[in-house]
Amino acid sequence: MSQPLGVANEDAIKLTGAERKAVRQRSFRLLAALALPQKKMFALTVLLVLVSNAARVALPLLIAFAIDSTLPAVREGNWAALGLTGGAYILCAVTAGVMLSWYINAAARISQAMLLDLRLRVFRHTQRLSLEFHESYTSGRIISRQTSDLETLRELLDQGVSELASSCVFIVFTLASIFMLDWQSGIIVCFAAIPVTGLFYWYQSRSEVLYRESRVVSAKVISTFVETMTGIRAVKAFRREKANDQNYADLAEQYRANNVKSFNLFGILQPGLVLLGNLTVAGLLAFGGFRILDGTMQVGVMVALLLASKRIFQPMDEIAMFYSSLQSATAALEKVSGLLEEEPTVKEPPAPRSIEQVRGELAFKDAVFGYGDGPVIMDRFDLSIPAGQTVAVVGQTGAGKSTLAKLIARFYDLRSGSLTLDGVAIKDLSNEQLRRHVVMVTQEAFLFSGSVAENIALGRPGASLQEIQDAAKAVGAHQFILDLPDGYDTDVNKRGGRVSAGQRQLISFARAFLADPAVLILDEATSSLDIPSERAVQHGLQTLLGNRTALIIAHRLSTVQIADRVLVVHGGKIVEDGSPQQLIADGGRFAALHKAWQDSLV
Ligand SMILES: Nc1ncnc2c1ncn2[C@@H]1O[C@H](COP(=O)(O)OP(=O)(O)OP(=O)(O)O)[C@@H](O)[C@H]1O
Repeated sequence: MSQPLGVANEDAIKLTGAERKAVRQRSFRLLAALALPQKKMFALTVLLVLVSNAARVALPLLIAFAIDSTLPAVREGNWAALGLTGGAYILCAVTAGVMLSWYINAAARISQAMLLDLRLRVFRHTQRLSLEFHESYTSGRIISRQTSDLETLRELLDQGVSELASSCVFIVFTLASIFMLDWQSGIIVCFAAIPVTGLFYWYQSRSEVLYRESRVVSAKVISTFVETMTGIRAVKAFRREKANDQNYADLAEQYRANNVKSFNLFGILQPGLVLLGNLTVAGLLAFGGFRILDGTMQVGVMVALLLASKRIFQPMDEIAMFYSSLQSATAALEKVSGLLEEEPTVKEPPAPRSIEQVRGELAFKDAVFGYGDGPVIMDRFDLSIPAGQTVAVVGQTGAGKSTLAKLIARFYDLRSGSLTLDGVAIKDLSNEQLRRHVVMVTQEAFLFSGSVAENIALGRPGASLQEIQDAAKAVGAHQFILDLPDGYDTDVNKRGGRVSAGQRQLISFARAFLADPAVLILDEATSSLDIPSERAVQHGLQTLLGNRTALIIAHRLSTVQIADRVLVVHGGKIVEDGSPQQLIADGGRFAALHKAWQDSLV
């Protein structure tokens, strides 16, 4: 099998033959995987649709029988046949109605179950994908996959499928009834299938590209909206409103124009089918008229034929609608299946190793790393951190400090060389072990919506309130939490809106303290805190560090001072390594940085 495309060609509107085939196949595989668990329900709906339509199709046949056979019998005083035919008519009508209602119910269950399955798959899968993927695939796009694309599929599954199945069965049955009434008229109706197929083919080839474009543009509209609103502070700070308005208006206009084109296309398909239907009925009428004059066809048969042939074209409307939703849903399925085809780049080992008692010794040996296919950021990197050491990493922006931290947290894997924890390669540890022993506290100190207590408990799910409070006390967060409106039950709202930056950091320290990892990685916030907050955070930090191994990307002099060791990183290499005092005495880069810091404090 060729390399999966994933989301690589997501923005392409015209695909090559091979790409189109691959994309179709993966969409079909996904649909089949979603449908498989519903096979029993499918069998039931097929049965219901068959019975309901057989009953519906029997109605014109009963009318023909009543006119041509039972009415002459009534003239001779025999009412029984008419009574029986009337009873059969009522029975068929009731059966058709009841079965149709059951069928609609069963079809809705199938479509809702498939959608639920797909929704959960998309969520779980995107969450599982590595950071590398999320850094290039914007959240706006994921939102568009999860909302607009799934919505398009919902429309198809909700209405489309039930109507299609019912319509197709109805057409087949009606056609069979026409053949039963008069085979020559049946052949005339079959001939009408040729231009109908041609029309559908014409519609499909044009709408496929349009609907694909619609998905691409719709994703852009959504991601532009999401990006603008997520970055609303920057938008306001840089007065981007006007430029954004224009950009959004252009995309929205593109979306509108695309939708109009799709409607126009459908506006040809639907009347085209009606026209073909009317021409067929006219053909049958002319043919039947001559046959009646000849005496080779009875009037009752002619009436039934006209009824049936008009009805055979009725579901064409629904089929056309279905076809349009199918085209739209296929384009959506192409995108969703592409997302689901992506594989995490950082994989859990098939046979994970575990460490009995983690000490927290870290070692890089001959490590080579670069992001994706990009340039090498770390070349043959060596570093050994003994258990329990506090290491401050400093260096100018872009030096590779965060990269070092992210590698230890295994957000990325090395290209070559090794990174070990207590002698075991971290890529051989299970995710669960790694997350328990290595915890990263990021700069943004992200708080999820929920209470303060819940946010701290993320460090160790299932922790008691006492343990949560002890952790908060240890890092000096207890008092301010008690001062919040509902104490530990205060809802931190979106991104911790109700707490200050320093408080947010303290909450994230409490979370890490509760997690009690052997290795702590801390990307210290650059935002300058006021002196009391800075003191509180420093104090919290010192307790948090305790005697675990810690790697701190230090932005504050005060933090560097509490470190046992300082690493100066430059161009992905360690250029200075020693205790803070030693490096100051050596008079290198760190000494210069230290001097600049000290001067800035004066
Ligand atoms: N996700 C990424 N994809 C590609 N390149 C990246 C990515 N993240 C960082 N880089 C590149 O890797 C190099 C090191 O970046 P890194 O973020 O580690 O620097 P840093 O020292 O932490 O900088 P800062 O102090 O500004 O955060 C830079 O050249 C940067 O452009």
